[in-house]
Amino acid sequence: MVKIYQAGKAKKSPANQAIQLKIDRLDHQGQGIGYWQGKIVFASGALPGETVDLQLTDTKSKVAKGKVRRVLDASPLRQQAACPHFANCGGCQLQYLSAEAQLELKQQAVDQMICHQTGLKDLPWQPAIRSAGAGYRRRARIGVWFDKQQQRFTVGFRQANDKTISAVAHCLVLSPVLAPVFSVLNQVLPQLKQGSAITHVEVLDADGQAYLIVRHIRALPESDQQLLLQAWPDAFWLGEAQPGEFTAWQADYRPPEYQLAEQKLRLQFEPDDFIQVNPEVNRQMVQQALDWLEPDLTQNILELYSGIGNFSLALAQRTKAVHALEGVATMVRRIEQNAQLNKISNLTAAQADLHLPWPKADWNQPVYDAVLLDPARAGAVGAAEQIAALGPARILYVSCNPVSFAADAKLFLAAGYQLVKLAAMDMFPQTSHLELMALFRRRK
Ligand SMILES: C[S@@+](CC[C@H](N)C(=O)[O-])C[C@H]1O[C@@H](n2cnc3c(N)ncnc32)[C@H](O)[C@@H]1O
Repeated sequence: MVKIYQAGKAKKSPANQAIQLKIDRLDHQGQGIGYWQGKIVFASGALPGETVDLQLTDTKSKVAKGKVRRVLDASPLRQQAACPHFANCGGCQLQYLSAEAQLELKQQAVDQMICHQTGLKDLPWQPAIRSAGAGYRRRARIGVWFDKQQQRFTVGFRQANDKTISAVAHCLVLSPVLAPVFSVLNQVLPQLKQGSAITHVEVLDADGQAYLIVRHIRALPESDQQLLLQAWPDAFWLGEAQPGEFTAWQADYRPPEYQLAEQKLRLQFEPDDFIQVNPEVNRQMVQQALDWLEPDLTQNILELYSGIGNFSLALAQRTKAVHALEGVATMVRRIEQNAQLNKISNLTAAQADLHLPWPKADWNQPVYDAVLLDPARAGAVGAAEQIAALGPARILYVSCNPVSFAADAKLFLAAGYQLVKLAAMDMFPQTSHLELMALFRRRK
Protein backbone atom coordinates (compact mmCIF):
# COMPACT_ATOMS: atom_id res chain seq x y z
CA MET A 1 0.00 0.00 0.00
CA VAL A 2 1.28 3.44 -0.92
CA LYS A 3 1.74 5.69 2.04
CA ILE A 4 1.06 9.36 1.31
CA TYR A 5 3.02 11.72 3.48
CA GLN A 6 0.87 14.38 5.13
CA ALA A 7 2.48 17.10 7.13
CA GLY A 8 0.82 17.17 10.54
CA LYS A 9 0.26 20.26 12.63
CA ALA A 10 3.54 21.32 14.16
CA LYS A 11 3.40 20.34 17.81
CA LYS A 12 5.10 22.38 20.46
CA SER A 13 7.86 20.23 21.88
CA PRO A 14 7.16 19.66 25.55
CA ALA A 15 10.89 19.18 26.07
CA ASN A 16 11.41 22.93 26.36
CA GLN A 17 8.54 23.57 28.69
CA ALA A 18 9.25 24.07 32.38
CA ILE A 19 6.54 24.63 34.97
CA GLN A 20 6.27 25.25 38.69
CA LEU A 21 4.30 22.50 40.40
CA LYS A 22 3.01 21.94 43.92
CA ILE A 23 3.20 18.22 44.78
CA ASP A 24 0.15 16.69 46.35
CA ARG A 25 1.16 13.08 47.02
CA LEU A 26 3.38 10.20 45.89
CA ASP A 27 2.15 7.54 43.47
CA HIS A 28 2.85 3.81 43.82
CA GLN A 29 5.90 4.17 41.56
CA GLY A 30 7.51 6.79 43.78
CA GLN A 31 6.67 9.77 41.55
CA GLY A 32 5.24 13.01 42.89
CA ILE A 33 1.71 13.87 41.73
CA GLY A 34 0.46 17.41 41.13
CA TYR A 35 -2.16 19.14 38.96
CA TRP A 36 -1.55 21.71 36.21
CA GLN A 37 -3.91 23.14 33.59
CA GLY A 38 -6.47 20.35 34.16
CA LYS A 39 -3.84 17.62 33.80
CA ILE A 40 -2.51 15.17 36.34
CA VAL A 41 1.27 15.56 36.35
CA PHE A 42 3.74 12.82 37.38
CA ALA A 43 6.93 14.41 38.63
CA SER A 44 9.90 12.10 39.06
CA GLY A 45 12.17 13.22 41.91
CA ALA A 46 9.50 15.24 43.78
CA LEU A 47 8.06 14.71 47.26
CA PRO A 48 4.62 15.45 48.76
CA GLY A 49 4.33 19.07 49.97
CA GLU A 50 7.17 20.32 47.75
CA THR A 51 7.05 23.02 45.10
CA VAL A 52 9.34 22.12 42.23
CA ASP A 53 10.60 23.55 38.98
CA LEU A 54 9.63 20.75 36.59
CA GLN A 55 10.92 20.05 33.09
CA LEU A 56 8.03 18.45 31.18
CA THR A 57 9.09 15.42 29.17
CA ASP A 58 5.69 14.30 27.87
CA THR A 59 2.29 15.98 27.70
CA LYS A 60 -1.05 14.56 26.65
CA SER A 61 -4.56 16.00 26.94
CA LYS A 62 -5.10 14.82 30.52
CA VAL A 63 -1.68 13.61 31.70
CA ALA A 64 1.83 15.02 31.74
CA LYS A 65 5.19 13.76 32.96
CA GLY A 66 8.29 15.63 33.97
CA LYS A 67 11.60 15.64 35.82
CA VAL A 68 12.49 17.90 38.71
CA ARG A 69 15.08 20.53 37.68
CA ARG A 70 15.13 22.32 41.03
CA VAL A 71 13.31 21.94 44.32
CA LEU A 72 11.98 25.40 45.20
CA ASP A 73 10.41 24.51 48.55
CA ALA A 74 11.78 21.25 49.97
CA SER A 75 9.98 18.67 52.11
CA PRO A 76 11.45 18.21 55.61
CA LEU A 77 11.77 14.53 54.64
CA ARG A 78 14.25 15.32 51.84
CA GLN A 79 17.86 14.35 52.52
CA GLN A 80 21.14 14.32 50.63
CA ALA A 81 21.47 11.14 48.54
CA ALA A 82 24.21 8.98 50.06
CA CYS A 83 25.54 7.63 46.77
CA PRO A 84 27.74 9.87 44.58
CA HIS A 85 26.33 8.11 41.47
CA PHE A 86 22.71 8.98 42.34
CA ALA A 87 22.24 11.60 39.61
CA ASN A 88 23.35 9.30 36.75
CA CYS A 89 22.87 5.70 37.78
CA GLY A 90 19.54 4.09 36.90
CA GLY A 91 19.18 2.17 40.16
CA CYS A 92 18.10 3.88 43.37
CA GLN A 93 15.50 6.52 42.58
CA LEU A 94 14.35 7.29 46.15
CA GLN A 95 17.70 7.94 47.85
CA TYR A 96 16.64 11.50 48.66
CA LEU A 97 14.45 10.00 51.43
CA SER A 98 15.53 8.11 54.56
CA ALA A 99 14.86 4.36 54.37
CA GLU A 100 12.10 4.80 57.01
CA ALA A 101 10.37 7.58 55.07
CA GLN A 102 10.63 5.64 51.79
CA LEU A 103 8.82 2.66 53.26
CA GLU A 104 6.14 4.80 54.87
CA LEU A 105 5.43 6.80 51.69
CA LYS A 106 5.52 3.74 49.43
CA GLN A 107 3.06 1.93 51.70
CA GLN A 108 0.75 4.97 51.76
CA ALA A 109 0.79 5.21 47.96
CA VAL A 110 0.15 1.48 47.56
CA ASP A 111 -2.67 1.68 50.11
CA GLN A 112 -4.40 4.41 48.09
CA MET A 113 -3.94 2.54 44.82
CA ILE A 114 -5.29 -0.79 46.17
CA CYS A 115 -8.27 0.93 47.83
CA HIS A 116 -9.02 2.76 44.57
CA GLN A 117 -8.75 -0.42 42.47
CA THR A 118 -10.64 -2.78 44.76
CA GLY A 119 -13.12 -0.50 46.54
CA LEU A 120 -11.80 -1.75 49.91
CA LYS A 121 -11.32 0.63 52.85
CA ASP A 122 -9.06 0.24 55.91
CA LEU A 123 -6.74 -2.42 54.54
CA PRO A 124 -5.60 -4.96 57.18
CA TRP A 125 -1.95 -3.80 57.24
CA GLN A 126 0.43 -5.79 59.45
CA PRO A 127 3.91 -4.61 60.54
CA ALA A 128 6.25 -4.32 57.57
CA ILE A 129 9.33 -6.49 57.06
CA ARG A 130 12.19 -3.99 57.07
CA SER A 131 15.61 -4.06 55.50
CA ALA A 132 18.97 -2.35 55.85
CA GLY A 133 19.10 0.46 53.27
CA ALA A 134 22.63 -0.45 52.11
CA GLY A 135 24.51 -3.58 51.09
CA TYR A 136 21.39 -5.72 50.70
CA ARG A 137 21.54 -6.85 47.05
CA ARG A 138 23.00 -10.30 46.49
CA ARG A 139 22.82 -10.10 42.71
CA ALA A 140 23.46 -7.40 40.09
CA ARG A 141 24.36 -6.95 36.45
CA ILE A 142 27.45 -4.81 35.94
CA GLY A 143 27.59 -3.23 32.48
CA VAL A 144 30.83 -3.08 30.47
CA TRP A 145 31.28 -0.67 27.57
CA PHE A 146 34.33 -0.42 25.33
CA ASP A 147 34.83 2.88 23.55
CA LYS A 148 36.72 1.97 20.36
CA GLN A 149 37.81 5.52 19.58
CA GLN A 150 39.21 6.22 23.01
CA GLN A 151 40.22 2.56 23.58
CA ARG A 152 38.71 2.81 27.07
CA PHE A 153 36.40 0.64 29.17
CA THR A 154 33.52 1.93 31.28
CA VAL A 155 32.31 -0.33 34.08
CA GLY A 156 29.06 0.51 35.86
CA PHE A 157 25.27 0.58 35.55
CA ARG A 158 22.91 1.69 32.84
CA GLN A 159 21.79 5.30 33.29
CA ALA A 160 18.13 5.98 34.06
CA ASN A 161 16.03 5.79 30.82
CA ASP A 162 19.16 5.35 28.76
CA LYS A 163 21.35 2.61 27.33
CA THR A 164 24.55 4.44 28.21
CA ILE A 165 26.64 2.93 30.97
CA SER A 166 27.52 5.28 33.77
CA ALA A 167 30.87 4.60 35.46
CA VAL A 168 30.43 3.36 39.03
CA ALA A 169 33.21 2.76 41.56
CA HIS A 170 31.06 1.66 44.48
CA CYS A 171 27.39 0.64 44.73
CA LEU A 172 25.53 1.56 47.91
CA VAL A 173 23.04 -1.32 47.77
CA LEU A 174 25.32 -4.12 46.55
CA SER A 175 26.44 -6.77 49.06
CA PRO A 176 29.91 -5.94 50.52
CA VAL A 177 31.03 -9.41 49.31
CA LEU A 178 30.67 -8.10 45.74
CA ALA A 179 32.19 -4.64 46.33
CA PRO A 180 35.58 -5.46 44.71
CA VAL A 181 33.95 -6.08 41.32
CA PHE A 182 34.34 -2.52 40.03
CA SER A 183 38.05 -2.15 40.81
CA VAL A 184 38.80 -5.72 39.65
CA LEU A 185 37.14 -5.18 36.25
CA ASN A 186 38.63 -1.70 35.77
CA GLN A 187 42.09 -3.05 36.48
CA VAL A 188 41.93 -6.27 34.42
CA LEU A 189 39.82 -5.41 31.35
CA PRO A 190 42.52 -3.28 29.62
CA GLN A 191 44.97 -6.21 29.95
CA LEU A 192 42.74 -8.66 28.03
CA LYS A 193 43.20 -9.57 24.37
CA GLN A 194 39.43 -9.81 23.79
CA GLY A 195 38.13 -7.51 26.55
CA SER A 196 35.84 -5.72 24.06
CA ALA A 197 33.90 -9.01 23.67
CA ILE A 198 32.58 -8.61 27.25
CA THR A 199 29.20 -6.89 27.43
CA HIS A 200 28.36 -7.37 31.09
CA VAL A 201 29.27 -9.31 34.21
CA GLU A 202 26.58 -10.73 36.45
CA VAL A 203 27.67 -10.85 40.09
CA LEU A 204 26.17 -13.03 42.79
CA ASP A 205 26.77 -13.34 46.52
CA ALA A 206 25.71 -16.88 47.47
CA ASP A 207 25.90 -16.79 51.28
CA GLY A 208 29.33 -15.13 51.23
CA GLN A 209 30.76 -16.82 48.13
CA ALA A 210 31.20 -14.47 45.14
CA TYR A 211 30.31 -15.68 41.63
CA LEU A 212 31.09 -13.72 38.45
CA ILE A 213 29.36 -14.66 35.22
CA VAL A 214 31.09 -13.05 32.24
CA ARG A 215 28.85 -12.53 29.20
CA HIS A 216 30.99 -12.40 26.08
CA ILE A 217 29.89 -12.12 22.45
CA ARG A 218 33.12 -13.57 21.00
CA ALA A 219 35.34 -16.35 22.33
CA LEU A 220 37.61 -15.37 25.21
CA PRO A 221 41.10 -16.87 24.89
CA GLU A 222 42.40 -19.05 27.72
CA SER A 223 44.93 -16.33 28.63
CA ASP A 224 42.07 -13.81 29.18
CA GLN A 225 40.24 -16.28 31.41
CA GLN A 226 43.44 -16.77 33.43
CA LEU A 227 43.90 -13.02 33.90
CA LEU A 228 40.31 -12.67 35.11
CA LEU A 229 40.67 -15.62 37.50
CA GLN A 230 43.90 -14.20 38.93
CA ALA A 231 42.26 -10.80 39.45
CA TRP A 232 39.81 -12.31 41.98
CA PRO A 233 40.94 -15.86 42.80
CA ASP A 234 38.47 -16.44 45.66
CA ALA A 235 35.47 -15.91 43.36
CA PHE A 236 33.96 -18.58 41.14
CA TRP A 237 34.08 -17.48 37.48
CA LEU A 238 31.82 -18.64 34.64
CA GLY A 239 31.66 -17.65 30.98
CA GLU A 240 28.38 -17.14 29.16
CA ALA A 241 29.00 -17.31 25.40
CA GLN A 242 25.28 -17.53 24.55
CA PRO A 243 22.44 -16.43 26.83
CA GLY A 244 21.89 -19.22 29.37
CA GLU A 245 24.97 -21.29 28.28
CA PHE A 246 27.39 -21.28 31.20
CA THR A 247 30.91 -22.71 31.41
CA ALA A 248 32.64 -22.89 34.78
CA TRP A 249 36.30 -21.85 34.52
CA GLN A 250 37.53 -23.60 37.66
CA ALA A 251 37.87 -27.33 38.28
CA ASP A 252 36.66 -26.97 41.88
CA TYR A 253 33.51 -25.04 40.83
CA ARG A 254 30.39 -25.77 42.85
CA PRO A 255 26.93 -24.41 42.12
CA PRO A 256 25.71 -21.47 44.17
CA GLU A 257 23.40 -22.06 47.10
CA TYR A 258 21.76 -20.18 49.96
CA GLN A 259 20.41 -21.33 53.27
CA LEU A 260 17.18 -20.68 55.09
CA ALA A 261 18.67 -20.97 58.57
CA GLU A 262 15.39 -21.06 60.58
CA GLN A 263 14.19 -24.02 58.54
CA LYS A 264 17.69 -25.59 58.26
CA LEU A 265 17.28 -25.73 54.48
CA ARG A 266 19.86 -25.45 51.65
CA LEU A 267 18.75 -24.31 48.20
CA GLN A 268 21.03 -24.82 45.21
CA PHE A 269 20.50 -22.97 41.97
CA GLU A 270 22.12 -22.12 38.64
CA PRO A 271 23.27 -18.61 37.72
CA ASP A 272 20.22 -17.78 35.61
CA ASP A 273 17.61 -19.10 38.05
CA PHE A 274 15.39 -16.59 39.80
CA ILE A 275 16.30 -15.96 43.43
CA GLN A 276 14.95 -13.25 45.74
CA VAL A 277 17.45 -10.39 45.67
CA ASN A 278 17.44 -9.45 49.36
CA PRO A 279 18.42 -12.49 51.49
CA GLU A 280 17.51 -10.98 54.88
CA VAL A 281 14.02 -9.94 53.75
CA ASN A 282 13.62 -13.29 51.99
CA ARG A 283 14.42 -15.16 55.21
CA GLN A 284 11.77 -13.18 57.12
CA MET A 285 9.31 -13.46 54.23
CA VAL A 286 9.47 -17.28 54.15
CA GLN A 287 9.00 -17.37 57.94
CA GLN A 288 6.03 -14.97 57.70
CA ALA A 289 4.41 -17.11 54.98
CA LEU A 290 4.56 -20.07 57.40
CA ASP A 291 3.24 -17.96 60.29
CA TRP A 292 0.30 -16.67 58.23
CA LEU A 293 -0.61 -19.97 56.56
CA GLU A 294 -0.20 -21.98 59.78
CA PRO A 295 0.28 -25.22 57.87
CA ASP A 296 -0.10 -28.50 59.72
CA LEU A 297 0.48 -32.13 58.86
CA THR A 298 -3.08 -32.70 57.65
CA GLN A 299 -2.98 -30.07 54.89
CA ASN A 300 -2.39 -30.18 51.13
CA ILE A 301 -0.88 -27.07 49.61
CA LEU A 302 -0.60 -25.98 45.99
CA GLU A 303 2.26 -23.62 45.27
CA LEU A 304 2.34 -21.60 42.05
CA TYR A 305 5.34 -19.81 40.49
CA SER A 306 7.58 -21.80 42.80
CA GLY A 307 11.00 -21.05 41.26
CA ILE A 308 13.70 -23.26 42.79
CA GLY A 309 11.55 -24.04 45.85
CA ASN A 310 12.14 -20.99 48.06
CA PHE A 311 8.76 -21.47 49.80
CA SER A 312 8.07 -25.08 48.72
CA LEU A 313 10.62 -26.83 50.93
CA ALA A 314 9.72 -24.84 54.04
CA LEU A 315 6.01 -25.55 53.46
CA ALA A 316 6.64 -29.25 52.84
CA GLN A 317 8.37 -29.58 56.22
CA ARG A 318 5.13 -28.51 57.92
CA THR A 319 2.36 -30.07 55.75
CA LYS A 320 1.08 -33.39 54.48
CA ALA A 321 1.93 -32.59 50.85
CA VAL A 322 2.97 -29.70 48.61
CA HIS A 323 2.58 -29.65 44.86
CA ALA A 324 4.68 -26.95 43.18
CA LEU A 325 4.14 -25.55 39.67
CA GLU A 326 6.69 -23.48 37.79
CA GLY A 327 6.94 -22.33 34.17
CA VAL A 328 10.68 -22.94 33.62
CA ALA A 329 11.44 -26.65 33.27
CA THR A 330 15.03 -26.39 34.55
CA MET A 331 13.80 -24.77 37.77
CA VAL A 332 11.30 -27.63 38.23
CA ARG A 333 14.29 -30.01 38.17
CA ARG A 334 16.02 -27.75 40.70
CA ILE A 335 13.06 -28.01 43.12
CA GLU A 336 13.23 -31.79 42.84
CA GLN A 337 16.99 -31.76 43.42
CA ASN A 338 16.58 -29.38 46.37
CA ALA A 339 13.91 -31.66 47.85
CA GLN A 340 16.39 -34.58 47.61
CA LEU A 341 19.24 -32.50 49.02
CA ASN A 342 17.08 -31.70 52.06
CA LYS A 343 15.59 -35.20 52.36
CA ILE A 344 12.04 -33.97 51.74
CA SER A 345 9.74 -36.58 50.22
CA ASN A 346 6.26 -34.97 50.35
CA LEU A 347 7.00 -32.34 47.66
CA THR A 348 6.11 -32.92 44.01
CA ALA A 349 6.71 -30.45 41.19
CA ALA A 350 5.67 -30.02 37.58
CA GLN A 351 6.12 -27.57 34.77
CA ALA A 352 3.09 -25.52 33.69
CA ASP A 353 2.48 -22.21 31.97
CA LEU A 354 0.00 -20.93 34.52
CA HIS A 355 -1.18 -18.12 32.27
CA LEU A 356 -2.74 -20.54 29.80
CA PRO A 357 -6.02 -22.34 30.51
CA TRP A 358 -5.04 -25.01 33.02
CA PRO A 359 -5.08 -28.59 31.66
CA LYS A 360 -7.09 -31.45 33.11
CA ALA A 361 -4.49 -32.88 35.47
CA ASP A 362 -4.19 -34.59 38.84
CA TRP A 363 -3.00 -31.32 40.35
CA ASN A 364 -5.96 -29.37 38.91
CA GLN A 365 -8.49 -30.66 41.46
CA PRO A 366 -10.30 -28.90 44.32
CA VAL A 367 -8.31 -30.72 47.01
CA TYR A 368 -6.15 -27.98 48.50
CA ASP A 369 -6.41 -26.38 51.91
CA ALA A 370 -4.31 -23.46 50.74
CA VAL A 371 -2.68 -21.99 47.63
CA LEU A 372 0.51 -19.93 47.77
CA LEU A 373 1.33 -17.86 44.68
CA ASP A 374 4.36 -15.67 43.99
CA PRO A 375 4.10 -14.51 40.38
CA ALA A 376 6.48 -12.28 38.44
CA ARG A 377 5.64 -8.58 37.85
CA ALA A 378 2.82 -9.37 35.41
CA GLY A 379 0.84 -10.96 38.24
CA ALA A 380 -1.33 -14.07 38.01
CA VAL A 381 -2.51 -13.30 34.47
CA GLY A 382 -5.52 -15.55 33.89
CA ALA A 383 -4.56 -17.76 36.85
CA ALA A 384 -6.49 -15.94 39.60
CA GLU A 385 -9.91 -17.20 38.44
CA GLN A 386 -8.53 -20.74 38.07
CA ILE A 387 -7.09 -20.61 41.61
CA ALA A 388 -10.43 -19.40 42.99
CA ALA A 389 -12.19 -22.22 41.10
CA LEU A 390 -10.18 -24.74 43.18
CA GLY A 391 -11.85 -23.21 46.26
CA PRO A 392 -8.98 -23.35 48.79
CA ALA A 393 -9.86 -21.98 52.24
CA ARG A 394 -6.81 -19.65 52.14
CA ILE A 395 -4.76 -17.98 49.44
CA LEU A 396 -1.39 -16.48 50.30
CA TYR A 397 -0.25 -14.02 47.63
CA VAL A 398 3.36 -12.75 47.46
CA SER A 399 3.70 -9.92 44.97
CA CYS A 400 6.53 -7.77 43.61
CA ASN A 401 4.09 -5.48 41.76
CA PRO A 402 1.29 -3.77 43.70
CA VAL A 403 -0.52 -2.87 40.42
CA SER A 404 -0.95 -6.45 39.20
CA PHE A 405 -1.62 -7.52 42.80
CA ALA A 406 -4.54 -5.05 43.02
CA ALA A 407 -6.05 -6.42 39.79
CA ASP A 408 -5.77 -10.02 41.02
CA ALA A 409 -7.04 -9.10 44.50
CA LYS A 410 -10.17 -7.67 42.87
CA LEU A 411 -10.79 -11.07 41.23
CA PHE A 412 -10.29 -12.97 44.49
CA LEU A 413 -12.68 -10.60 46.29
CA ALA A 414 -15.29 -11.07 43.55
CA ALA A 415 -14.88 -14.86 43.85
CA GLY A 416 -15.86 -14.77 47.55
CA TYR A 417 -12.52 -14.25 49.33
CA GLN A 418 -11.80 -11.69 52.02
CA LEU A 419 -8.48 -9.90 52.45
CA VAL A 420 -7.50 -10.63 56.07
CA LYS A 421 -3.82 -9.63 56.23
CA LEU A 422 -1.54 -7.44 54.16
CA ALA A 423 2.11 -6.51 54.75
CA ALA A 424 4.76 -4.51 52.96
CA MET A 425 8.18 -6.12 52.65
CA ASP A 426 11.05 -3.75 51.94
CA MET A 427 12.81 -6.06 49.48
CA PHE A 428 14.23 -3.18 47.39
CA PRO A 429 15.15 -0.18 49.61
CA GLN A 430 16.15 3.04 47.78
CA THR A 431 13.96 2.09 44.79
CA SER A 432 10.30 2.73 44.12
CA HIS A 433 9.51 -1.01 44.24
CA LEU A 434 7.63 -2.64 47.09
CA GLU A 435 7.00 -6.33 47.78
CA LEU A 436 3.67 -7.33 49.36
CA MET A 437 2.28 -10.36 51.16
CA ALA A 438 -1.49 -10.81 51.40
CA LEU A 439 -3.65 -13.48 53.00
CA PHE A 440 -7.14 -14.11 51.60
CA ARG A 441 -9.69 -16.29 53.38
CA ARG A 442 -12.75 -17.83 51.69
CA ARG A 443 -15.99 -16.53 53.17
CA LYS A 444 -18.06 -19.37 54.68
C1 LIG B 1 8.87 -13.84 41.56
S1 LIG B 1 9.48 -15.38 41.01
C2 LIG B 1 9.17 -16.35 42.45
C3 LIG B 1 9.94 -17.61 42.58
C4 LIG B 1 9.93 -18.26 43.97
N1 LIG B 1 8.63 -18.27 44.56
C5 LIG B 1 10.93 -17.60 44.90
O1 LIG B 1 10.52 -17.07 45.94
O2 LIG B 1 12.14 -17.64 44.61
C6 LIG B 1 8.27 -15.85 39.85
C7 LIG B 1 8.44 -17.22 39.24
O3 LIG B 1 7.34 -17.40 38.32
C8 LIG B 1 7.78 -18.10 37.18
N2 LIG B 1 6.82 -17.78 36.09
C9 LIG B 1 6.73 -16.63 35.39
N3 LIG B 1 5.72 -16.70 34.49
C10 LIG B 1 5.16 -17.93 34.65
C11 LIG B 1 4.07 -18.61 34.01
N4 LIG B 1 3.38 -18.02 33.02
N5 LIG B 1 3.75 -19.85 34.43
C12 LIG B 1 4.47 -20.44 35.42
N6 LIG B 1 5.51 -19.86 36.05
C13 LIG B 1 5.86 -18.62 35.66
C14 LIG B 1 9.20 -17.59 36.97
O4 LIG B 1 9.97 -18.51 36.22
C15 LIG B 1 9.70 -17.42 38.42
O5 LIG B 1 10.34 -18.58 38.86
